[in-house]
Amino acid sequence: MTQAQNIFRAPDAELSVSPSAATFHSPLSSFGGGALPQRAQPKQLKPFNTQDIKILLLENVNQSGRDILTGQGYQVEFHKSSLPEDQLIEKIRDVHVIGIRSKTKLSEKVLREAKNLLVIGCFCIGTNQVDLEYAAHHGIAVFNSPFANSRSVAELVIAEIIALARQLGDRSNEMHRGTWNKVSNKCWEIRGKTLGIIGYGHIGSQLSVLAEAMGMSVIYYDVVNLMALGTARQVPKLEDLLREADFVTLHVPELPETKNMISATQLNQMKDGAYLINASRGTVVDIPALINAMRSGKIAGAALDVYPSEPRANGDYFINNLNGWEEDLRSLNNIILTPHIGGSTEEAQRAIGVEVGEALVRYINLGITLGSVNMPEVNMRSLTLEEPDHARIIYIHNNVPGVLRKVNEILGNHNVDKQISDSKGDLAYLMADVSDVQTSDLKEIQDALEALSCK
Ligand SMILES: NC(=O)c1ccc[n+]([C@@H]2O[C@H](COP(=O)([O-])OP(=O)(O)OC[C@H]3O[C@@H](n4cnc5c(N)ncnc54)[C@H](O)[C@@H]3O)[C@@H](O)[C@H]2O)c1
Ligand SMILES: O=C(O)CC[C@@H](O)C(=O)O
Repeated sequence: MTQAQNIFRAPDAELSVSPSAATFHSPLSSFGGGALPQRAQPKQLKPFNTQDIKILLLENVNQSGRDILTGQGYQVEFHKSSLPEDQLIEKIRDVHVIGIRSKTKLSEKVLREAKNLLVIGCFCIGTNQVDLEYAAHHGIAVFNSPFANSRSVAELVIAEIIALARQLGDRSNEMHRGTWNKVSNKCWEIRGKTLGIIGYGHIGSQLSVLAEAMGMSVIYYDVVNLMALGTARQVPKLEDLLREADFVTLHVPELPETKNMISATQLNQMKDGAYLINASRGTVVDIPALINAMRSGKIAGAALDVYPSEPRANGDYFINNLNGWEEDLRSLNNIILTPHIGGSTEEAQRAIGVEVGEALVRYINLGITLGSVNMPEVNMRSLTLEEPDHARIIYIHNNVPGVLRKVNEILGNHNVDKQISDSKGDLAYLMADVSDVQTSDLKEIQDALEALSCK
């Protein structure tokens, strides 16, 4: 093996060693923050073949992401849907990288089996489907795309506000069944109505701008004090928003605090004849309570894009044995039910594929954690192909006093050209570029670092 530059990661055994402790990587020559070169680097410069990296892509990850990963020479196995847990466990044992969307649950039980896993790419916004804490403490970085589909969700919600106000779903269904039913009773313009946004983050704030452009007044509730866009107004309490809004829309993450945040009490606090929209996560709305509120006429209409349990694949799966109340939901008037398509546009999926695909390549090839949701963010100008006998060393360890001194005693036999370290809670991430290292030295360094963690 001709050695130019190498990277290796040696996660601390106290954090449970990442299986890839001995993986060597060859960096690309660009600075990590910019666009990635699409071409693979010359093979002879790599202490391992890029073809050694095995990637499992589930849930129909967009072609743009697949192209970036295959362009690097990695082995990519692609599946259109998510996998049942037993099959997932079987496959995850063998791969270095997994790419998922919202359906694949990477719980501790699954991740415990992922002995070779280096990194998880969530080709979506939400990361609630991954046990982030467990992943971090086992040296597995997680990346997502924080806002590439925000606009798509905001546009869907605008469409739903009008569709609910005009009972478009019902009229269209009637026409499909051959029934002409021309009514104006309880059909409204949205101009002058109040939209209440719960969660004023990427999606909520984008929606705020669009809704104002349609002539709506916007109020919002968020646990954080956030700058209002346009003439929107933050309200101090959820109850204030519920009492004032004609349309209530949810854009909060799935958290213990947001579970059933709209239940019978909150539905009662809403205006008579108000509308509810949920395109955040299914656990945020107590659906049986919503069914009751719609049956009583308290709530005039609802749009749901997300559900506590969602099918793994496309097909006729929206039936009672999934959640238990599907039939009741489907029998209601003026309810729009969509299969978690808020972010499902060509534009959003392409952008997510590129963003997450590039983040994965940067991490695999350079150890750069910029944008990671569970690791300290570390970036350093990468080694160039003109620098022979250099190595990049990544050491993920517990953030306890004295580790850096011990690491540097080990690296001190070589020339440490650059070094950076950062921490996030009890986790720390060290990146060091050392020169004057031969392949045999790397093995020695790796063994010494691993021995460190055994203490
Ligand atoms: N339907 C879809 O296809 C789709 C697409 C993208 C995102 N989502 C979901 O939408 C959620 C929101 O996305 P985003 O990009 O706007 O997220 P974001 O993180 O930018 O914004 C979320 C906001 O919610 C606020 N918040 C958190 N807890 C809260 C609470 N208890 N009460 C009030 N506010 C609270 C946060 O402070 C933040 O401002 C995501 O977490 C994801 O689950 C769904
Ligand atoms: O594409 C998906 O499966 C998830 C979409 C959305 O909920 C997200 O979190 O980005």
